[in-house]
Amino acid sequence: MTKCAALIVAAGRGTRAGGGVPKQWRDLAGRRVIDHTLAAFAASDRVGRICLVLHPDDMGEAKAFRKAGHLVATGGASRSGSVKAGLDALAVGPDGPPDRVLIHDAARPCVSPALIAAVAQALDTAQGAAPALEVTDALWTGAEGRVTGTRERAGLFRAQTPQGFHFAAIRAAHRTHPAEAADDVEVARAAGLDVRIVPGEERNMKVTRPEDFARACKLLEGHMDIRTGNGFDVHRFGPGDHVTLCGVRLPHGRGLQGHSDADVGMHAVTDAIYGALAMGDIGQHFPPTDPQWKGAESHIFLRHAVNLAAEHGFTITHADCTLICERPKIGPHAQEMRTVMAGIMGVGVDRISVKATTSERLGFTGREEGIAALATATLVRT
Ligand SMILES: Nc1ccn([C@@H]2O[C@H](COP(=O)(O)OP(=O)(O)OP(=O)(O)O)[C@@H](O)[C@H]2O)c(=O)n1
Ligand SMILES: C[C@](O)(CO)[C@H](O)COP(=O)(O)O
Repeated sequence: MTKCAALIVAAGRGTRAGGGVPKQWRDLAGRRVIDHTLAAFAASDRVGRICLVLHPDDMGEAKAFRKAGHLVATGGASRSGSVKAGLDALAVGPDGPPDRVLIHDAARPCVSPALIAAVAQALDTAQGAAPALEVTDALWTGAEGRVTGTRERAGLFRAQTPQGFHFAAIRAAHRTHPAEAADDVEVARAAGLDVRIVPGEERNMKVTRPEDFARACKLLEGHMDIRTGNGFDVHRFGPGDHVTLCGVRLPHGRGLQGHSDADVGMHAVTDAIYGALAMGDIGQHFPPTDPQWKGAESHIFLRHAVNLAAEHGFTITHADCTLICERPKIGPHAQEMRTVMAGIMGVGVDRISVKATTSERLGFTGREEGIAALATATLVRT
């Protein structure tokens, strides 16, 4: 099976969508528009290298995409200019020019794996392939709020992306195309390439106007795998001069005992993520019998759970941790704890909660024999 490179153009300004921020960076069902689009291509076994084309003002986002192994190019003033920049970047990428390329709008975040595969497969026997839907409504011309005529709709299609081509041919076509073009099919046809129509999908809409966000959100949520996991942990007090809770070291008259740094809060959050994935628990991944984890800092465990979630296509959208202890007082440190855990988890601080309660001096936490923590985590895969 020949793999295709994916070229995702995201350098537009989204003026029709409004909202203050270009649409590809706006939140849609718990993730940015561009992240939905990228995830769809990253999950396809027909796709190899991925190149994202960003606006010069958005290059601050490039680092994270490059870290994830993707190419990033700087876009042009028009969609065609951005496609050209992406094709040039792919041509000199670390693997050399790809055989085939699927060119897609970042603004089509609901693209399905089946459609990506259908376009890629069509390239086995076609010079170009792109999805489209037959026009089913009557077509009018109009001016000043009045209908001025009707048009024949037979043979008319609504074009979608991804538009797939053999790489060298579409790069040459874009290089020599004299003017702007609505899409890559127009450029390909002007160069004499034959383009096959693949049945498009209604769900593969382009987010263009403000009202499109609600529709795209519904479509994505219908396909969402939303998981909630819980975690619970206890560590007993022993000799020591500090405790580490949710990644923050707090001076204390006693320390928490454990094989690792005994960060009971971070352990509960880590277990909540494993729970949402239904992939065991911290003891299974980091056995206490293994000497290499003696005294280990708990961010190692949390990072492992976070990476496991990402490997399985999940985004962590929220975590909530409750620490149960009489002392130390958590309130003054909760913000720092949230910041530390959000940093490790790669999510906004507004998605991480840390709070505390006493047990009214009842039970082992009330007698200050130890600290307990419970946590929930919510994970989403679209
Ligand atoms: N100079 C440009 C213009 C558009 N695009 C990308 O082309 C796709 C389709 O374009 P469109 O929906 O028109 O996006 P915008 O140009 O951002 O929207 P608008 O025309 O409303 O400003 C989008 O993913 C957009 O980011 C691009 O990469 N570079
Ligand atoms: C390429 C495209 O998505 C095909 O429908 C579309 O032409 C790009 O969007 P625009 O609104 O025309 O810029």
